[in-house]
Amino acid sequence: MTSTLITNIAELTTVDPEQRVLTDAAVVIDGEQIAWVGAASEAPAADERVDAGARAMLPGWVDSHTHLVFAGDRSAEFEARMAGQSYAAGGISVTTEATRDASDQRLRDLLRTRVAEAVAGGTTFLETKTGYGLDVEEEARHARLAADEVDVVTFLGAHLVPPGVDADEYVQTVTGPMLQAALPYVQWADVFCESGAFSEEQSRTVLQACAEAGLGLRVHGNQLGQGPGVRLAVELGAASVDHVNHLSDRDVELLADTWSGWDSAAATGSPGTVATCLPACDLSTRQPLAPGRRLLDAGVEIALASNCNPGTSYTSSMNFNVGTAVLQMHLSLAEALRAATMGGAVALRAHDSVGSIEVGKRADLHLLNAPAAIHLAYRPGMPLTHAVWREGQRAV
Ligand SMILES: N=CN[C@@H](CCC(=O)O)C(=O)O
Ligand SMILES: [Zn+2]
Repeated sequence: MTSTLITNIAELTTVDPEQRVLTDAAVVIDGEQIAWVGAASEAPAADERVDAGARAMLPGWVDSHTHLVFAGDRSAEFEARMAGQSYAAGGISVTTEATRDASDQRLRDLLRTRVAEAVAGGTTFLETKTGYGLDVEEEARHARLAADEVDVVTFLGAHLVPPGVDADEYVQTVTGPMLQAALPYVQWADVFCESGAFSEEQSRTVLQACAEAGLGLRVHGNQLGQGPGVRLAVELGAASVDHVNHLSDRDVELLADTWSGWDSAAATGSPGTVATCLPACDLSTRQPLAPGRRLLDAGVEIALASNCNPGTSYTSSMNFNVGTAVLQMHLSLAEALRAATMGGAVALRAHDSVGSIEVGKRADLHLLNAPAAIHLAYRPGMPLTHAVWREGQRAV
């Protein structure tokens, strides 16, 4: 196994239990893992040596919410929205039509391109969902293709009731043959619990069936208005509830209560329901930005994710989401960095292996073309990803 010393790191944000930000630092990678972290002057020798050029290093982004298995785009829908139309769940079926027409090879190529784009922007651990198939065969096909390309796959058969199909019959399909067909390829289940998609009762039925099948749970909730999503996620012990744009005080309290057995700094104990904020999506749908500041102040662990999909957020740029969280959601830089690394890792229950720069963790590293990470917000939109290591391999 080859070891690599990366030295001359101007600023190293570790997201470790002490939340250390080291200056003039170094990291040693051994195979796929981080073997050493500390002052450059004390670094051990290694087989290879990389000069970071006095740049800033962070853990690779953990993008815990994407929908990358799709064909076509919805730029006309987006343009109409910018002219004043509202977002509605029904647009999902436009993507379903385009995706059903795409061959395996075409979808695989699209997926690989999207994963490569995400990695080129500093993402090193990636979740993606099914949800544009909406029949048994297609949902299973999307799950199978996704499982080959990303770290974690979520079954989202309950994304939309396909036009012309009876909702109760569709829920039976999702909880029966569709779930069984997707099961070999997925670790998580999700449901779009929103008006125009699935009701509280339908969502509960889907999530309970998926939990019984051994899947972890997540929920798309409270995106377009106040609703039952957060309540349901907490009731069923979901690992995350995503979107969270419209929250009552009670929703925030319910989420906060799930974190009573958790040591946030150390990322140990019993994790609760992460509130995943999706700022690029909020801007693209003209929804109020998720109240990340309010959630953090209440003691809720939050994640920042890209929600890359053709309907509401056609970007996988975590740099953009982090910059926006600082500029517009009033998160400190440290809070935003944590939410986009450890926060996503906790949402995916992968925090023992990714989300921070610590000895023994996966060597997922993001070197910025800047001397300090605050440049992500200070220089928004600039190409700030200089180099990326994913599982110890130089990816960018
Ligand atoms: N909100 C539900 N699902 C996706 C959007 C799907 C679409 O409109 O294509 C989301 O997370 O925003
Ligand atoms: Zn989504």
